[in-house]
Amino acid sequence: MSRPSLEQVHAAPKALLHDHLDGGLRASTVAELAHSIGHQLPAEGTDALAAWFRDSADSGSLPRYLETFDHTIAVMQTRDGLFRVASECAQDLAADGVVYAESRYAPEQHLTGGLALEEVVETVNAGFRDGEAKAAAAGRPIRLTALLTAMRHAAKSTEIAELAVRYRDEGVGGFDIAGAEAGYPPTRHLDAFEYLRRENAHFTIHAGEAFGLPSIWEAIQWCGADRLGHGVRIVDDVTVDGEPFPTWLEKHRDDPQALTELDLDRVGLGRLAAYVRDMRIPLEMCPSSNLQTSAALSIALHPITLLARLRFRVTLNTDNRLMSGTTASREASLLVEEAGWTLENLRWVAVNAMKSAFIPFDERLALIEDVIKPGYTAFGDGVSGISGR
Ligand SMILES: O=c1[nH]cnc2c1ncn2[C@H]1C[C@H](O)[C@@H](CO)O1
Ligand SMILES: [Zn+2]
Repeated sequence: MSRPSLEQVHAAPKALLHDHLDGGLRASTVAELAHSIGHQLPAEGTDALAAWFRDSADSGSLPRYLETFDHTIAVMQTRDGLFRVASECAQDLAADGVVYAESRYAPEQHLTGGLALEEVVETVNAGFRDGEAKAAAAGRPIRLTALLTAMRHAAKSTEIAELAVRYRDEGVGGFDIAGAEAGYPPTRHLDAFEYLRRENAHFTIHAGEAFGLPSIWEAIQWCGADRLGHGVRIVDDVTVDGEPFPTWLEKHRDDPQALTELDLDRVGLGRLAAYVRDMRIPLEMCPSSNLQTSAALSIALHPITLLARLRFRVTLNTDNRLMSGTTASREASLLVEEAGWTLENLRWVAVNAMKSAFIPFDERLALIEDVIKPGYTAFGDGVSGISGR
């Protein structure tokens, strides 16, 4: 099968599990909202502002990448700001061919304008419903689910977990922790995770992005995470001919075909990597974001291609569309152009995402059978691609 065109990638139904609401604003909206509240921005004009977010996030370190959020969070402190950002998020994703998305944000970061946590959640939900209605009217239906994040350096995780449970029948699918990873292990928030498990609630944990295997191990074996945010450093527990994968990759950093051509019989999995694959723990992978924080070398050599070939439960996500200057279609196109991905691979990650989503099983199945599969069938059969085992 020939390489899918940009138009096909754009038209193909896509599903996102990892997209930050406060990392996906339109630059023009940041500028307008900042002007209306008198917030000083680091750049003037929409293009310059978009470039500032991208360049500043290109820092090579997660903590510095996260500093850029000060300016998006600043304009999301009022009902008007939150509603507009949430509505536009739904509309922008839908226009890009996303049919299902879980959008996350940290309610505790939106209180400086005097809103209560509940008001933040209800306003964002109202914005999502407005955006969904507008997208449907425009002929691009989408379903949005909110995930409530607690910041890992702060001490509000149990309160936010309770909030997620309180709103679980009103548009909130689950819980997450985010923020700087090194120095803030997930077990710091064990109380919140134990509470969520007792409540039969869902949660994901940012782990294995800026810190390696101990973070992933704690997230899964101590905290009981349903999914891993990024999880890219699970490859630290993978070997090639007995050599650690990162060392092997470093030696092949000038060979863009290294991952697509690697003979899988040479690859070994350690206990943790085998557990993640065997238990079908979903990996919410975000290639462009990982390049900006130095969690990966390049798109061609991003571990997502090896993990997909090994049939881990891989999903493809955007993380922060504004900071990475990206979209779901762009992430997919990059893998098509630079790592040999095909429509078959894109269908597979979309189905994986729906299998792993935090909405009820019957609703996930309906989206797979009624929306995603027919959307790819329209392109014809015989799709092949990076091959697995
Ligand atoms: O990739 C990320 N890793 C850790 N934290 C992140 C990442 N992207 C965004 N965040 C943080 C910054 C946001 O303010 C917060 C809630 O969306 O989550
Ligand atoms: Zn993230």
